[in-house]
Amino acid sequence: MTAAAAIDAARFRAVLGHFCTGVAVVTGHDGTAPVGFACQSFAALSLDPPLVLFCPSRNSGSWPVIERSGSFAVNVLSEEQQELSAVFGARGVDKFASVPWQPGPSGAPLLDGALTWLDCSVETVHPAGDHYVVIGRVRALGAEATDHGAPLLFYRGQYAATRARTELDTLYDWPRPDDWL
Ligand SMILES: Cc1cc2nc3c(=O)[nH]c(=O)nc-3n(C[C@H](O)[C@H](O)[C@H](O)COP(=O)(O)OP(=O)(O)OC[C@H]3O[C@@H](n4cnc5c(N)ncnc54)[C@H](O)[C@@H]3O)c2cc1C
Ligand SMILES: NC(=O)c1ccc[n+]([C@@H]2O[C@H](COP(=O)([O-])OP(=O)(O)OC[C@H]3O[C@@H](n4cnc5c(N)ncnc54)[C@H](O)[C@@H]3O)[C@@H](O)[C@H]2O)c1
Repeated sequence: MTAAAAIDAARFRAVLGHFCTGVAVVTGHDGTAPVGFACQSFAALSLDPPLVLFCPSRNSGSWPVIERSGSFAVNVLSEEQQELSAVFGARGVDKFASVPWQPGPSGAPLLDGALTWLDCSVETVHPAGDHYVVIGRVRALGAEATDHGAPLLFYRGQYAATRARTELDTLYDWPRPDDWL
């Protein structure tokens, strides 16, 4: 038995589901049609230079379009956008029929109602198992402060915004300037 075979896929998902994250929609546009998919695997990577990462599946239909265009946007979803996340997390639907959007600086779609956004160029791409690790250089940033409310959260395969909201409220005043080490 290989090490990979020893890790049951359902258990992998059940265990990894405990790592609560926000939800982003990563979008792109190659001049033909907009593409995008719901994405948990987004993270800040480096401040100098400013880099972020996300991990698209090898089966992703959006990724080849984004790679070809050389740019992408990251739309950070609010708790009001749970249905939008489901649409962008599903295959075989016209995802952009359900949300107004405008092109960002690179042309990648910025979705109305998102908490904030980043516009990035594709810096490097690393194959990793059944996904790619895509590193992007941040070229432009959206709003620092938002009036679109609380973030959409994904926890154990479910959206967790409402339950987590009150717990998050206690953190809204953090960090204060002296909290950073
Ligand atoms: C909370 C959450 C987090 C996730 N995190 C990740 C993650 O980190 N990494 C990851 O790889 N996946 C993740 N997924 C899964 C991912 O969002 C879905 O698998 C998604 O459907 C992949 O979309 P795609 O655009 O890459 O491919 P596809 O859904 O195959 O779409 C291909 C393209 O065809 C277009 N298209 C298809 N049918 C039509 C139609 N009828 N009309 C018009 N256009 C059409 C689509 O808009 C898209 O542009 C996550 C899902 C959820 C819910
Ligand atoms: N990183 C990803 O590719 C990723 C992340 C979350 C959800 N999804 C996909 O979105 C759909 C809806 O998810 P769900 O509600 O059934 O949640 P789920 O119960 O499948 O997800 C629980 C956790 O497992 C991990 N996970 C799930 N699928 C993965 C994959 N293909 N590769 C790497 N990690 C994965 C993630 O950490 C996720 O939070 C499923 O098809 C799922 O595979 C993919």
